[in-house]
Amino acid sequence: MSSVVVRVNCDAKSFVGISRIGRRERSVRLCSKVRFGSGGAVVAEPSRSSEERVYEVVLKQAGLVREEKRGANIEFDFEKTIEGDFSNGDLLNSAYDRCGEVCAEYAKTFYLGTQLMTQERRKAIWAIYVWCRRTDELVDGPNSSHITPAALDRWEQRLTDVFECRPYDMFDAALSLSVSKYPVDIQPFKDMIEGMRMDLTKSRYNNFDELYLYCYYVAGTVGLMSVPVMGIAPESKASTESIYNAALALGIANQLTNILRDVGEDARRGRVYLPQDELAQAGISDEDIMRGKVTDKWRNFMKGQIKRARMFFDEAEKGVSELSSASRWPVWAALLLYRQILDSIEANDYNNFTKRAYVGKVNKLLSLPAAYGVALLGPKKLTKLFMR
Ligand SMILES: CC(C)=CCC/C(C)=C/CC/C(C)=C/CC/C(C)=C/COP(=O)(O)OP(=O)(O)O
Repeated sequence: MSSVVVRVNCDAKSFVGISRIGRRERSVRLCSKVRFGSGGAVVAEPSRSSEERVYEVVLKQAGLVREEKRGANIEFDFEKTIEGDFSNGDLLNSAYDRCGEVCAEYAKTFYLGTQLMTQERRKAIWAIYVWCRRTDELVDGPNSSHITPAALDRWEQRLTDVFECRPYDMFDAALSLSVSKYPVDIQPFKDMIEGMRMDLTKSRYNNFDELYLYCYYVAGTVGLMSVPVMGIAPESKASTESIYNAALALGIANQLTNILRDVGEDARRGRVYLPQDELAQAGISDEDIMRGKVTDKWRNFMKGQIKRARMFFDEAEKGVSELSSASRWPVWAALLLYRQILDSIEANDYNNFTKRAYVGKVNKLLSLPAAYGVALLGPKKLTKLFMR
């Protein structure tokens, strides 16, 4: 039986100098594996290289949070510098307001949830959201056909400038200020740009390992960027690494779900974000996907893929209750809503070629109080309450 590692339980200190220890030693330390149940056709294991690559970022980010080490710019009056550059502090406020508007437009539920956070956290989350959205738009937006690797290099240089307090525009300025206030590392941001580079050149994924790395780049990174801002509950006894692993898992789960929902749409753009080896094992060819016929082979294949995505959601759930209380609701809401897309694919009898899986208005509305309940009481207490 194969396995997917989505969680690692080990003491970060023992990982100081990860690059100096041997591969075998590392694989012993990367310990807790989530295994797939019997009969599952899917399964593959992210290779050590992908997993370690991601894990190093997790550790670094977790280490920053633990040490409460802040960004590079806190030694001087950053707010004044930015305001000085833009001559007027109101501009910065309107930049944050605009970030909020963009978030409200594209991620309504999440935006609603951010209203519970402190103002400073909320603003930082919006600024991060807008940067991710702009990054994504480079390869997915209206001008995407003109995007070259050189343009992505320039975007990365601009990111470095943001982290070094040389913002280019007001959205950048908002992000500059926010990343100076929270222990956010630049690496997940750089990795997201790397994901966009990958998307420019790659349209097939040989195995789950390659897909996992892609999902980390484009979505797992969001989890890592968010936790330092959302904050960990002071009463939490969980290790910082385990919380980061949960955040990473949520990003991966969301992206896998997104991929499964959009199979038809992506195929029409010539892309297949599914592990080629697993497709071959299931007897499904590229042409089958382009043709878009729902067969029993396809249904079985999809069952396995959905099962895998759900396991990442399960892994993510373990970490939500460890976040600071005001940050739990938006995360639960997003998690419950996104997870339902998988149910909807099932309800569509696995036709993700021509039918778009979505969560209906009623379910959306019901998810909000449900998320609030889980955030308040925790998943176990809430289940007990309803089971009585
Ligand atoms: C679980 C813990 C401890 C923390 C939470 C950490 C967070 C906030 C993780 C969330 C990660 C996240 C939101 C990743 C983005 C994933 C994704 C696939 C977004 C899709 O965005 P769009 O493309 O706008 O989606 P739609 O196509 O559905 O509109």
